Amino acid sequence: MSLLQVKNVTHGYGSSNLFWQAKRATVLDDVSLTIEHGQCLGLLGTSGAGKSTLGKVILGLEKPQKGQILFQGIDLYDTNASTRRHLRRDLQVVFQDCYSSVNPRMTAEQIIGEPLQNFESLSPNEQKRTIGELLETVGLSPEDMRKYPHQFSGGQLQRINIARAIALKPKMLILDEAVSSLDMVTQANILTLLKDLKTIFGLSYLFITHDIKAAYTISDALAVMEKGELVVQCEDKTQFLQLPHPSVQRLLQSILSEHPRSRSL
Ligand SMILES: Nc1ncnc2c1ncn2[C@@H]1O[C@H](COP(=O)(O)OP(=O)(O)OP(=O)(O)O)[C@@H](O)[C@H]1O
Repeated sequence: MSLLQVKNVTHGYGSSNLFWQAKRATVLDDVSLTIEHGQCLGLLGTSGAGKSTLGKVILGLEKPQKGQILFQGIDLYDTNASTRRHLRRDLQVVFQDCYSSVNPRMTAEQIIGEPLQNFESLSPNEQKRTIGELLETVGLSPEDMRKYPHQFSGGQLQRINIARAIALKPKMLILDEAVSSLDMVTQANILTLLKDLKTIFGLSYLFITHDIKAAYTISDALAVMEKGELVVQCEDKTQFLQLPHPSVQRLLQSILSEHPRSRSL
């Protein structure tokens, strides 16, 4: 059984009033995709294509007008609250803006400790030890737990966000432009960390991005969204580059025009 199945999801924002509902613009149009255990699917597309909306629908934050989200075989929107809560701990998220993702008045220990406090019953000592281990796992030091967000660089703070996301040992992370605001070197380091975590913990990722290079680096499979529709889905990223589909060609063209001398990924 696939870890995640998105089945024929259609969604639009706006009023729940039936008259206005009929008028609301479609942001997701009959989108279907699957992610297997341990697989990273890179979801590409230009701004406004509907990628983040799909992420929100998968996370249970935006109920789709039509379709199903099956996570570990269970329909997220058609199950009881306790099963949903149980499933949600296996499905975590890291957003682009590492600063607004954390409370500036909380220490790293409190930030990473939040999901542990909500879902686990650890003693204070066990919790501290777990947080120290998580900090080491993401390449920081246990001493960093006393620091506040403003005492970290953007890359370090994104590592804190990743530590919080993996604290409950989830099965899948939604990475929504998670490296997009970082400089090239930091971006490469975080991508290496994410690849390592995927191998160590057998994690699956939905890697949402407009950056084909980043997507190609980390993903096993690649897909492209355009105007709410999933227009390409390719299980093998090496074959993706050969696809004659115009949206793939446009993505490749965007790299060539950015770096005219670099003709490969
Ligand atoms: N909360 C909202 N209310 C109304 N419209 C929204 C909302 N969130 C997104 N939209 C609209 O839905 C469409 C898809 O947005 P979405 O953020 O999902 O696209 P995206 O592919 O992730 O783009 P980006 O990379 O710019 O975030 C856009 O037209 C956007 O304006």
